Amino acid sequence: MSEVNHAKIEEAVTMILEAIGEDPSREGLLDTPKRVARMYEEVFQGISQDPKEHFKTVFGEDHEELVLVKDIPFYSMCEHHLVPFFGKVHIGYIPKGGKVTGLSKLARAVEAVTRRPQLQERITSTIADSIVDTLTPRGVIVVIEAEHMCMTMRGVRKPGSKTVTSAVRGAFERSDAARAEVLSLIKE
Ligand SMILES: Nc1nc2c(ncn2[C@@H]2O[C@H](COP(=O)(O)OP(=O)(O)OP(=O)(O)O)[C@@H](O)[C@H]2O)c(=O)[nH]1
Ligand SMILES: [Zn+2]
Repeated sequence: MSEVNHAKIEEAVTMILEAIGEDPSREGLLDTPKRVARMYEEVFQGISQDPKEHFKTVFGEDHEELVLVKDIPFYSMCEHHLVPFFGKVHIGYIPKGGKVTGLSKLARAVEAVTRRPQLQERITSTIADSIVDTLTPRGVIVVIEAEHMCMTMRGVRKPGSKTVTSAVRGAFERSDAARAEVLSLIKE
């Protein structure tokens, strides 16, 4: 279950509030350290999870054509600033040897990989590699579109800018047509 040390987070949040010149004992902030600890437990629950676990659910279905689950929403925390980045994940794969996983398992793997301090590139490649390792499909393509709050509310301050990353494995590496099919389906 939870590996999160609530007492330590509460102590740290109290110290941060003091350090920014706030008064942690004023009414509105009294329960804030506890709330932040509960929030971190929730948003970082992926740290203790292995995305591959979800792909153990396999149906012996003889479908060797594209399966695409698009627009899976995600929220993660950038590991440089610990502020959110969020957007959509699109996952396509071409099964081989009857190894088809449950559609919801793709979204569960997204949760496991995003609910931790992360980089968008690492989320993209970890999802692709987890599918390759467990389902050994003909090909996998993962595309992520995200907005990074460390680029919008602070720093360079470029609201509306989007970062798009992709990871392609197997058939999608070799075939322009296979990639183009997925990219056009994502845009629809
Ligand atoms: N490649 C990559 N970079 C990211 C991601 N999330 C945040 N970053 C970047 O991480 C970089 C950290 O840069 P630093 O120069 O160490 O930190 P900083 O001084 O706060 O940088 P600025 O954001 O430019 O103010 C920034 O350019 C962020 O935009 C991500 O998912 N992938
Ligand atoms: Zn950042």
